[in-house]
Amino acid sequence: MADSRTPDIVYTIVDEAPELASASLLPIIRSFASAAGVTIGTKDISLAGRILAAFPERLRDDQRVPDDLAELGELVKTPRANVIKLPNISASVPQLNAAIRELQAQGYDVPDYPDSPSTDAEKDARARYDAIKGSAVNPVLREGNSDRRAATAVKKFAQANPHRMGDWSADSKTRVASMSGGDFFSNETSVTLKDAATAKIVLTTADGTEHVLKDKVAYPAGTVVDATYMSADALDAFLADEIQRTKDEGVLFSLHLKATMMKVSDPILFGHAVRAYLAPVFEAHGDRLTALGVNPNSGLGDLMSRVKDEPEIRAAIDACLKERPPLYMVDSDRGITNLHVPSDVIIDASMPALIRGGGKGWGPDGKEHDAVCVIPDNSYAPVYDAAIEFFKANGKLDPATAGTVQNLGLMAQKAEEYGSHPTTFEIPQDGTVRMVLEDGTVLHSHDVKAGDIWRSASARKAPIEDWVNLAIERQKATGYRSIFWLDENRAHDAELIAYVKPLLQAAGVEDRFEIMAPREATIASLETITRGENTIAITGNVLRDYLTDLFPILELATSAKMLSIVKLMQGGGLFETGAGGSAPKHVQQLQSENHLRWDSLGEFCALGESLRFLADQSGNAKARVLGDGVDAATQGVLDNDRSPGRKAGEPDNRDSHYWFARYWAEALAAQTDDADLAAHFAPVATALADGEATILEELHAGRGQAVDQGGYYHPDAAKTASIMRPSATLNAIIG
Ligand SMILES: NC(=O)C1=CN([C@@H]2O[C@H](COP(=O)(O)OP(=O)(O)OC[C@H]3O[C@@H](n4cnc5c(N)ncnc54)[C@H](OP(=O)(O)O)[C@@H]3O)[C@@H](O)[C@H]2O)C=CC1
Ligand SMILES: O=C(O)CCC(=O)C(=O)O
Ligand SMILES: [Mg+2]
Repeated sequence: MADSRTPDIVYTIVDEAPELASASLLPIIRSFASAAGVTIGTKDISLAGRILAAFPERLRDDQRVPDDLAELGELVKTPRANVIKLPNISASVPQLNAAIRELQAQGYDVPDYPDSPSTDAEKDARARYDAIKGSAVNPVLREGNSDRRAATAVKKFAQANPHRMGDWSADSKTRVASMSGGDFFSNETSVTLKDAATAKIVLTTADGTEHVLKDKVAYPAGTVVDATYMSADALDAFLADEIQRTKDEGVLFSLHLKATMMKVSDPILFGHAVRAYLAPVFEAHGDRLTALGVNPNSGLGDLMSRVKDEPEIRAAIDACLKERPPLYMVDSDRGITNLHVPSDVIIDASMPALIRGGGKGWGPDGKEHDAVCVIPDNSYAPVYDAAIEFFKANGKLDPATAGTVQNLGLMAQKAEEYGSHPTTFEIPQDGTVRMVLEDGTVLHSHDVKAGDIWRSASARKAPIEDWVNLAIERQKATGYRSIFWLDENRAHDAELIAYVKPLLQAAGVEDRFEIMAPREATIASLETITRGENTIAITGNVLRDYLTDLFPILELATSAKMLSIVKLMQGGGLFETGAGGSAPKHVQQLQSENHLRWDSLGEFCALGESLRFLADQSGNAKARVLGDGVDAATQGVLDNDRSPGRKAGEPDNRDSHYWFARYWAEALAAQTDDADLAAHFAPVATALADGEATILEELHAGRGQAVDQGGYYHPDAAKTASIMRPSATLNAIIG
């Protein structure tokens, strides 16, 4: 439930592992903050919360919840915003269906997700669910550009305690496969609008009929507007070819997309791959599969559940899986393949995990193998291709000596591809798509065929300027090698370069920056950090996402430990907790063995920043003392190795929160800036130290056994609290 008055800091209620962690950590934060008069409110941006908020008229009064995401979306446009944002699920259709089923079983009368809506009621439900689907939270809250880097203490810890990296061998067969043409990259056109304008997107078919795909798309002056398309024929030919080549090379076949953030285009690309891999099955049984409601975009998992009573089709699938190259597995123990669920392989996390592992993926035999990594579009695939070739040539990175790659990402106001969903279309008939302004100017024109995916993306002037200024600021603060990852031969990037160069010149700093295409920038950055030096990658939105997993996973083993600051353009602050996601595998482990390996370091880093931001915002000096105490506690967790272990039997997330609370209390008791806070926390620190043995024993009771939260997407709060807060002694001290 949302708090009734505006709190100093808003902490988000989310899903999966981070929400489990919050059940333990948030009471500690609230208790400590209250000593400084700092209030912490919550807003529910979980998948289940967003579904319930979308259908108030179907729910009983006591079941209704406010639209917290909409409220937060307004808050971030104000200078008083101070939000700690944890990762939430960006749902694929199979996840959305599972969440809906769970809520229905709990007695909430939310409608089914209509696969093929025909009635008005179904079309309405579909429109509401489509707004919830995919990455529907982050774009709403990110009213600022992104500054992600490892805090100095975190980077130093990683260098002193290097994680294990898989070995790369020069003859590894692992490679990236991308299209040689016909993709978004090669078809892109881009213009910068001189004046504010409104556009419509029209498909003209062979008989001259005009179909308006979208009307009244408004842009302010200075917006960079791109358009491009992916040819379905070229994609299918490429996939068929790569499946055969992978088979010949004797390695795993894997597909890496971002079906969550690219929620319109990438599920379609995923569906093409499912269809291509199972081509013999679709050829022989296509009509029956259609009759069973199979949609390849939902993946092999959904398909298998629909053909469970069709032995002939199941046999054809088994034969196909034997005949085709072995699939890269998400979970080989449970038979979950790369093509099962579109949200199971998310490129930003999946490619770095494979690269960190020496180019290996898990096969159906439960063993590691080299893999072909299919990334159809060429816009950003060269980053992974270059990284893989770099490690084949030079061997793995050494985290003990490697420098760091920080990131400044153009993200505000739905910048670039991640904001392109309302203007992305699967083309229904052959024809020409034109983007036309009100005065008749044709901005873009592409000849397309049925099945092609056409999209327009845009980036506004104010966010672009803010991003360049942030880059100038960070370069000045660090002196690091600073590279704009922009390709002068790519249409969109050329328009951005036309912004960047004059801004750098006007500031007299053009000699401090380089501009390089993604492939060259990857190589230059890897060379730089291999020498132990640091660099700032100044990138667009997609590379922001990709690089803030890639480099942290290589340097720190995880992107969860990143500092992730969004300086909101209206003056507020959004503090994201790391750069990683909601770690579904961690929930499975908690449920089966009551061990939560989630590391809350990202929450700790965000909390420290948020408290200091509050001090600047409100003049509450105690908030700064609290924030500095958080940093000392974070340092304590690192220095004393109090982060969670991976395996049941080792200390977990709950243990790490006990230590965090203790180090925080000790730091507050020891500081001399605020005597009241020191006096308040001295007995808390003593009680936490005296209670150590009892608290740890209570925290460990029941570890190793299965636990039930009473739900996955909409768990029971009391059950979750009893699992995550099992120490009566700790709870009493926290109060
Ligand atoms: N900001 C946001 O809101 C984001 C949301 N997401 C969402 O998260 C979900 C999962 O995405 P996925 O691509 O699997 O990526 P995740 O980052 O959630 O998971 C990949 C792996 O990273 C490791 N990891 C991530 N966070 C932590 C942590 N705090 N402590 C320890 N290890 C961690 C885990 O490795 P191991 O299993 O080896 O322990 C995990 O399995 C999706 O629904 C996605 O949409 C994804 C990214 C950002
Ligand atoms: O919004 C999402 O789905 C994921 C966001 C993400 O991966 C990121 O910002 O790093
Ligand atoms: Mg990401």
